[in-house]
Amino acid sequence: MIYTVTLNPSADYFMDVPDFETGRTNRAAETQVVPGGKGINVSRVLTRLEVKTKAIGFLAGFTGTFIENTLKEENLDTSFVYTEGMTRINVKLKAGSETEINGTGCRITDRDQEELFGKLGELNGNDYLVLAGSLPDGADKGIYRKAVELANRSKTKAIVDTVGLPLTEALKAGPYLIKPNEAELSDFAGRELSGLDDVRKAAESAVQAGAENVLVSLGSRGALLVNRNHVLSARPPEGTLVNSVGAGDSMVAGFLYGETLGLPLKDCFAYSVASGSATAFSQGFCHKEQVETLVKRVIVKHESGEEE
Ligand SMILES: Nc1ncnc2c1ncn2[C@@H]1O[C@H](COP(=O)(O)OP(=O)(O)OP(=O)(O)O)[C@@H](O)[C@H]1O
Ligand SMILES: O=P(O)(O)OC[C@@]1(O)O[C@H](CO)[C@@H](O)[C@@H]1O
Repeated sequence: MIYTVTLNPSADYFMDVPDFETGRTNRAAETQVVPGGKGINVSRVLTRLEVKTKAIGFLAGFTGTFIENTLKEENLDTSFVYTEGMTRINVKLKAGSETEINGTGCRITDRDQEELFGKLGELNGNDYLVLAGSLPDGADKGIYRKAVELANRSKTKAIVDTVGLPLTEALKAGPYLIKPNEAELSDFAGRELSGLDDVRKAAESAVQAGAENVLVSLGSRGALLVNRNHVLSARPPEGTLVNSVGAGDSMVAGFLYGETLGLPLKDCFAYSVASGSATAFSQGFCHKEQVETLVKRVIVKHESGEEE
């Protein structure tokens, strides 16, 4: 089973505003509200890839109810802790380029966090635990580190996709995989990253800091996978960008899909990039057939230059 934890879910409000201008009233050409949050997105893509998953996290208010009901309609298995307040609304504005405005979440208490950890009590060695996204107000900055420690005790592989202090704390516990994008890796390294070589060096420092695998997503430039033994790069398939929201989460799901099939690391990596690109080329999230088609067009290379 792949458990995903989304501490700060969102109702993602997509607005297509072709002639957007600041300082005036704009009218959207199209709008859509969908359940969001990084772990939830991972569970959604895993469900489409026919992998068993359960989405865990905090929800509150009418947006929380909307999220849970919609996920049930999508056949997602869920187990949320309900808290005070209201789950946030994140605005995803498409106006030529994509702009995201993420709201503040609801405030959680120590008791809420204890209840959430109670849901993680049944992990075993065949499970994966995905910890993804920002922390809501009131959350312990070491909450992902504690969750990784819990996972390690039962030999569950922990995946962390977050930034800042929660990430540096989580690294201390030695997660199986982290998935920063270039900006997040630059934040971790504390410097601007210029070029692929620099990205590789920063990823290697994340390995030194405790990550077993570092999967760096690089948008249309593909991705890099770094661990103690390998540096792999992947060129994504060509296609038209429709929506990049959730492309990074789809990568995590694609990687785990490969793992559940028992594939070698480079093939998990290829599935990861194919799933990210399939979502980037879609309105919404990728589907299994698309991923299976695109994976054949992903080119994985060892740093030595040898092609897979
Ligand atoms: N324009 C594109 N063409 C092809 N593939 C793309 C494109 N944009 C994204 N991808 C694929 O999706 C993956 C993830 O993209 P990106 O680096 O934008 O993730 P991210 O910033 O973590 O996204 P998010 O946080 O919104 O989920 C890339 O590694 C690549 O495989
Ligand atoms: O504010 P966070 O938790 O970092 O990111 C939240 C978010 O931007 O991530 C997902 C895409 O990856 C969206 O569904 C959601 O709105």
